[in-house]
Amino acid sequence: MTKRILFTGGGSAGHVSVNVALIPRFKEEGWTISYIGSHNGIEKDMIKKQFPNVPYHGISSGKLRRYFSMKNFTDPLRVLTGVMQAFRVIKKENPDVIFSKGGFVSVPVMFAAKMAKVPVAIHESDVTPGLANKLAVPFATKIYTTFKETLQHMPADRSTCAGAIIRKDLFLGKRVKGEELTGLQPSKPILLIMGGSLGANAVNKIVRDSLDELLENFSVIHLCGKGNLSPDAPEGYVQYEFVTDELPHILAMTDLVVSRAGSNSIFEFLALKKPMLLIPLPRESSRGDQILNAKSFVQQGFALTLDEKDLTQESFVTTIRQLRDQHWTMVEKMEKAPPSYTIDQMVDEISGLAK
Ligand SMILES: CC(=O)N[C@H]1[C@@H](OP(=O)(O)OP(=O)(O)OC[C@H]2O[C@@H](n3ccc(=O)[nH]c3=O)[C@H](O)[C@@H]2O)O[C@H](CO)[C@@H](O)[C@@H]1O
Repeated sequence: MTKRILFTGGGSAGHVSVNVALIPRFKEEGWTISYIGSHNGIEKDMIKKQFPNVPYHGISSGKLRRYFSMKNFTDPLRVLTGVMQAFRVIKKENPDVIFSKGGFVSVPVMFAAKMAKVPVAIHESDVTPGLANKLAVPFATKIYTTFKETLQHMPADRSTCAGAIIRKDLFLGKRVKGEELTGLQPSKPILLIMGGSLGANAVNKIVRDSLDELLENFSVIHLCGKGNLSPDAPEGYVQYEFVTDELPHILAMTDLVVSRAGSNSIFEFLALKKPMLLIPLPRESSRGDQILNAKSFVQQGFALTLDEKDLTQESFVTTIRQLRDQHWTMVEKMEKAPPSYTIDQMVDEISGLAK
């Protein structure tokens, strides 16, 4: 009989990309795969586009808001509805194991998995666990982390540091294909700007304010997030809202990166040896996880960082110059970084948990 796995995770691409990395390998091994996500989150587009044959089940879910909203009162009801919907999906799909990448949509799935007695593996990408994964830990059979530091927040007997799980195609990019796609010539180094999967207004603004100076020394590729394209596009500046199949080729031609400090992104840059300037999401609009991610990378010599509150045109351009000067030292350090689990190792681990 074929084995069955159900994936969940969503809300932002960071809560989907590990699933996207693992699904093709489970497919090759002949597993039957299904996915639970939200009705309208980014996970729906990503999974339906990349895996049209994987059944996608949308459920209701809540959200943790750091601001007042009437929805804060109705969300518990939505989570309860989500638990019932997830339970029905689990009964129908009958998975031998569930893999959760976190995000709010995964919370009802965790409760339902416990009720249905299905083993669950979860993966936490950030130094400190997000609320969804904190709630999921008591229900998890096994917990995998990206950062070693995270293990101190997790139950020792069920947790392992697996590192970042990176999709294989990111290593298969071709510089010439990137040049074809972007129309940029190799005459200047390429600076890639990535404001996280949803874009980042503060990063977008400083890049556009500093564009004249940046373009003197670099060609700039800007992944700016949905709805954030600028009508001004001088020569040497190429913008995309969000890229999928193009990303490996864009990364292959990239010399330096400016990015938020989302865990998946920064580990992808590390794996591809791209020195990075990180501008973490500030504590006012997050739990501060990106600040810790960035700190860890700076300590290991893989990155420079700038706080959003210190972001001026001058500090931005000066730090990018420093990054360019430290390029080779950083690449050397990145070459000595401890390896993460391969996709095959991770698939073996999860398979071993199946009932
Ligand atoms: C605002 C927010 O809540 N951010 C969190 C979210 O970040 P976010 O969703 O931005 O996640 P990450 O930076 O971890 O990952 C983004 C993923 O999107 C991909 N990508 C990005 C741009 C693009 O055009 N195409 C594309 O494919 C990247 O290659 C990467 O795989 O999850 C991360 C992992 O839990 C956290 O560390 C972040 O704090």
